[in-house]
Amino acid sequence: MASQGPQAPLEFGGPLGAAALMLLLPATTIHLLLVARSGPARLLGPPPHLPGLSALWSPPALLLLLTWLGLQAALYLLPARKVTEGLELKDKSRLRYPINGFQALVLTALLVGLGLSVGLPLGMLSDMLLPLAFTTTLTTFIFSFLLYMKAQMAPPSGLAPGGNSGNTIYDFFMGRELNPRICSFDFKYFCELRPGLIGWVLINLALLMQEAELRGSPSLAMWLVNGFQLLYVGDALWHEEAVLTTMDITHDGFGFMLAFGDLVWVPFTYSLQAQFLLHHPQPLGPPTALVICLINAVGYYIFRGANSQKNTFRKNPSDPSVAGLETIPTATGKRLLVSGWWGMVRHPNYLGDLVMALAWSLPCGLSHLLPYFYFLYFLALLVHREARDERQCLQKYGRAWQEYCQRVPYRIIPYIY
Ligand SMILES: NC(=O)C1=CN([C@@H]2O[C@H](COP(=O)(O)OP(=O)(O)OC[C@H]3O[C@@H](n4cnc5c(N)ncnc54)[C@H](OP(=O)(O)O)[C@@H]3O)[C@@H](O)[C@H]2O)C=CC1
Ligand SMILES: CC(C)CCC[C@@H](C)[C@H]1CC=C2C3=C(CC[C@@]21C)[C@@]1(C)CC[C@H](O)C(C)(C)[C@@H]1CC3
Repeated sequence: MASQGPQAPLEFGGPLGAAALMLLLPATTIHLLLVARSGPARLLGPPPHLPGLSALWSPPALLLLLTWLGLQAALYLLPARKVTEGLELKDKSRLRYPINGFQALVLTALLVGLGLSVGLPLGMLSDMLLPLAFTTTLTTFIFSFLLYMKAQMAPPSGLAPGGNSGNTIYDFFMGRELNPRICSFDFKYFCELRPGLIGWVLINLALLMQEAELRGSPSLAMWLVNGFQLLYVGDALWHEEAVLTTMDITHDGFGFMLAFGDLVWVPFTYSLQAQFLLHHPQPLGPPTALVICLINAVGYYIFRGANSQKNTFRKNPSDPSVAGLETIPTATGKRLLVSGWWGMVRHPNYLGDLVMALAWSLPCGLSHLLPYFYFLYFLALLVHREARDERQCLQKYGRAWQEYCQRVPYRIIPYIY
């Protein structure tokens, strides 16, 4: 039996907050899917109708979901161009991870292309989003329960610091085990980057094809949203190794929050702009499109520059591209960057990500708030995430972190926040 981990402060309002989120997040997903296809598309208004069970539950949706998860799991198990080690764990060991996410994306694209050439009706996927999201949510509850049970057998060193409070609801939500695995199959790493992220671009593509079927050709706005988000997903899979140093992999347990986030929230709500555009076509001229492309390019430049600079520095501080940067030594032996991107604000990568989020919504025009949902949610997520990270860094680096905060006073947006 696993023993309780060290007591960490409860997040998200403790058990009550966790219980509320487990109801609220699935309800919000269904609400967004319903509202996006409704005429008024009002983010804050009531949904046009409440769907009955027959609209939510469909065996073909379950079959499609299981086929998709099976395909992505098979692609994960294919030989990888590289196998890399994660950060050192509490018991001083390191786990090994296959780096073949981009390969999975390309192979999925080839399979979908092959399917389309023999008449696969991909556009029909856009009509199945509601039952698919509902089925995936139910599957996620079952999956999280199995993860919770599996954690009972994990050694204490395999437990996450935050998900072992002793309260069942809270721990189910946060996730007890840090890296649940069966043999070499790592469930958290798999879910973080494969079925949800690749599923997101596939849903976008289905919406684009459905728009082409309805209106003769996809709109410029739909092309932009598809292009920007494909770039984001392609980038994440190309730099797959970098995910191993994110808070989700190194700190958070794998429970309902991440499982739902990865498998339901990402594909079904991150594709909201494309869903909105299918039902509410927006005129977009080439000059405006060009400005929006520039905004996305600036956001991507900051996001990629900041993430790559930190990853290179953490992997090899004497790499010529980062060796000249100013740093602060810490008691742990690690150093903190105080010049370059990380001297501008304390989370330059969040800033770039937010600028991109804005560029993804702008093709949908300014008439509705709904397509800006991602930007608003993401702003809240990153402000909360930034506060969590600051707490952890203060604990890790103490005075060195305080000095960093003095020298780089702004968190995400220069001179504002
Ligand atoms: N699209 C989406 O839904 C989401 C996207 N993201 C994106 O994921 C990416 C990763 O984000 P996230 O995992 O939150 O955190 P970060 O990549 O920002 O990593 C934070 C860690 O970086 C290290 N660090 C902080 N400051 C410095 C410094 N000055 N010098 C060197 N190292 C430093 C610290 O770890 P240590 O010192 O231990 O290395 C800190 O814990 C971001 O680009 C974010 O925008 C995140 C969440 C959701
Ligand atoms: C459901 C809740 C409201 C919150 C769930 C949060 C999750 C959706 C996000 C937590 C961290 C994420 C990351 C990415 C996707 C969203 C989640 C899972 C990420 C894979 C997106 C692509 C980026 O390039 C990245 C840096 C690899 C991201 C890592 C964090």
